[in-house]
Amino acid sequence: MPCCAVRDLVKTYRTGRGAAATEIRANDGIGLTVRQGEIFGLLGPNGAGKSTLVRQLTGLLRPDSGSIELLGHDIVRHPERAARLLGYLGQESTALDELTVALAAETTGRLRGLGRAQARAEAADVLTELGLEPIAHRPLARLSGGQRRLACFAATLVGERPLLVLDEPTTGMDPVARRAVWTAVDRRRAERGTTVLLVTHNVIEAETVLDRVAVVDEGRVIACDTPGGLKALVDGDVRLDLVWRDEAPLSVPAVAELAGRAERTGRRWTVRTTPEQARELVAAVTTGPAFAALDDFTLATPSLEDAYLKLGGRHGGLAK
Ligand SMILES: Nc1ncnc2c1ncn2[C@@H]1O[C@H](COP(=O)(O)OP(=O)(O)OP(=O)(O)O)[C@@H](O)[C@H]1O
Repeated sequence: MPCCAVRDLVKTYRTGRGAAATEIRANDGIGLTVRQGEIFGLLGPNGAGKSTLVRQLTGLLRPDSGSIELLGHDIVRHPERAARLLGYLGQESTALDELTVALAAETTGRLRGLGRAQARAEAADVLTELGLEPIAHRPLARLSGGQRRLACFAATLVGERPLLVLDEPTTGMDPVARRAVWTAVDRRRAERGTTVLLVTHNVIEAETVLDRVAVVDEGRVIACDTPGGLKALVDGDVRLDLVWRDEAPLSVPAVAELAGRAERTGRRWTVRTTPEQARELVAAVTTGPAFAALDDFTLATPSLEDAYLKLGGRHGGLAK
């Protein structure tokens, strides 16, 4: 039995009234299956429909049509069952904001049916695990963004659930906190077979932690595979990044030719091309006036972002 099976899910938002009324089809026939014990990612640009999908999985939002099964339970018919099956970390901070970190974690355990002593003990263990003891007695509302996010993640782990649904869990976190999150996730998977559904548009994170990824764009799953499988779509290509000190030296013919097809982000130019052509380009820009104007360059194998672009994704749609 899969942990989570979604079929033909459609969700339309209606905003405005009368002539100003508009419809946004945020989920346009989404289908996916998440296996037990898997770390499964939803990757896609802003507005792709990822949060809409997970809010339906958690029973907080009712689909227009389609089905959602979590561990054999029909969540469209019984949305109230979702809370017993999954721990959800949404994008917004919670109603627990006025509580201290320790009390927020303990209260979550109590809300999930643990006795007082057990909730307190589990909360204490999770805070230790995530290095939150030094701020355990400070209110969530008075923490930094990254600290609050980590504290909310800690609360999500108390009163263990077989499925964790994490909507951009590491946003705003420093590298130490990020590592603590992924270690905690990995430990639960290894020790308890916990399944994790992770929403992200951070491609670097997605590549390192996920077993499989569904790429979501405009309310649809446009691909679903392992990160390696997705990258095989662009196998053979390489990515050349050039960073200019100031203006690019357009008097150099190779640079002028590149100007038309490079993707530009400030002083950085990115070109996806064959290894042979990349070698010629590197030779052209590492001599003479081009080299004098060059601040840095890198030649890399394809990333998940390259695969996403090949699938028809939009440039700049994913965070780096
Ligand atoms: N409550 C709402 N009312 C109207 N439109 C909404 C509502 N929530 C989301 N939308 C729209 O639905 C689409 C999908 O939004 P959603 O939040 O699911 O995207 P997302 O992939 O989670 O984006 P992000 O990466 O920015 O979190 C967007 O066009 C968004 O503007």
